Amino acid sequence: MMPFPFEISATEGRARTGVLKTARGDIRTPAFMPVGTAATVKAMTVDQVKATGADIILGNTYHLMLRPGPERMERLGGLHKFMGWDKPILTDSGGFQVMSLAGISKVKEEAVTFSSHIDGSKHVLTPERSIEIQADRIGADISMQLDQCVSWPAERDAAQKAMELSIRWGARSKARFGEREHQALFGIQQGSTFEDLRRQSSDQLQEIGFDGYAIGGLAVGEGHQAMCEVLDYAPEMLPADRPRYLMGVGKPIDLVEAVWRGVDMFDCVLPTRAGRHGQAWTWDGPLNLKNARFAEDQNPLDPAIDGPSSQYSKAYLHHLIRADEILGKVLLSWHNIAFYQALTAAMRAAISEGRFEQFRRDFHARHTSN
Ligand SMILES: CNc1nc2cc(C(N)=O)ccc2[nH]1
Repeated sequence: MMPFPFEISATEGRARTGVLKTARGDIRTPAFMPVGTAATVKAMTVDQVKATGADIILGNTYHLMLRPGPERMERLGGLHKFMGWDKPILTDSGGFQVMSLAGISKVKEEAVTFSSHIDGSKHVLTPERSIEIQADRIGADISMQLDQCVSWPAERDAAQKAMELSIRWGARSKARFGEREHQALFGIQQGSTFEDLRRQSSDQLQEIGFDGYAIGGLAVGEGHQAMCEVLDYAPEMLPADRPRYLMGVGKPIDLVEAVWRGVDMFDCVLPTRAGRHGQAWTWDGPLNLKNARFAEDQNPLDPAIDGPSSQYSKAYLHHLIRADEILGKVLLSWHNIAFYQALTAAMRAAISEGRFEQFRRDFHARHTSN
């Protein structure tokens, strides 16, 4: 029995809007998950994250298993209690960050071994250990299978081997997870840019059976166009009645184009990471507030975005970022997360009202003009 009902309330072409009902609350889709890497959405309190309208956040297993550590996290009551976030949390498996952040790492059939980027300590991550950490120690509402994501561009042989290993690890992840009433497990489609490999991956994931399905292996340097070419076929290889989650994506224009092609859930560090460095997203496109042109601009960033940044001038935000003030990082992180939530809310409304095609055209015209 599926633990989390997914109710699609409207569709327009391949786009869908609905609700994923979890034990800790409803997730309105299309949904953007702010990234809370080390038990915090950087520079924001949980109340500020809630105020943006976020229904769910992402936690990174790689970071949390190194610090504070899985067993300590459990002794402290799990991640929700630890950080004071009582809504849903999705955790990734740790696999992607082992490959992108850790020191020397080795991928074998049995496990991934790596050394911590913090103190060089040695660690082993198996599909079973990843599920134990996510579901039993951290207490994630949604856990991700352990998989292997190849970098781009990938040789077909390497992509096939990684996709096949990810299927075997998916089966092991599912076996360890078992059947749970109040937690869910998502599988991850791999296959790089090879349509037949993604088809094989999707078919074999469905034979194993998951509560939701992620599209992995993208946002690894292929660029917007190549990503859209994969999304022209990849989402619809996955079950229509379960959530489809595109990992690590992306810029606002990426979200619009992926929703157009049938994706329901997203996560990306961009709004918070770029925010800390002065980039702000608005309905009229991105602005870099370090730019001298804002030094005396008394207008607010984007009056349409609800949040503290609309009470301050661009000149003040420019000053804060130039001075590397903490408040500048806080205000722009908050603004950008609020913008991503406003974007997904606007897409949900547009799909519900049958005007998403027009929304997409208007967004391109307005957002990519400058
Ligand atoms: C930031 N780009 C990104 N691509 C990703 C791919 C995966 C994956 N498991 O294939 C996970 C996280 C990812 N983040």
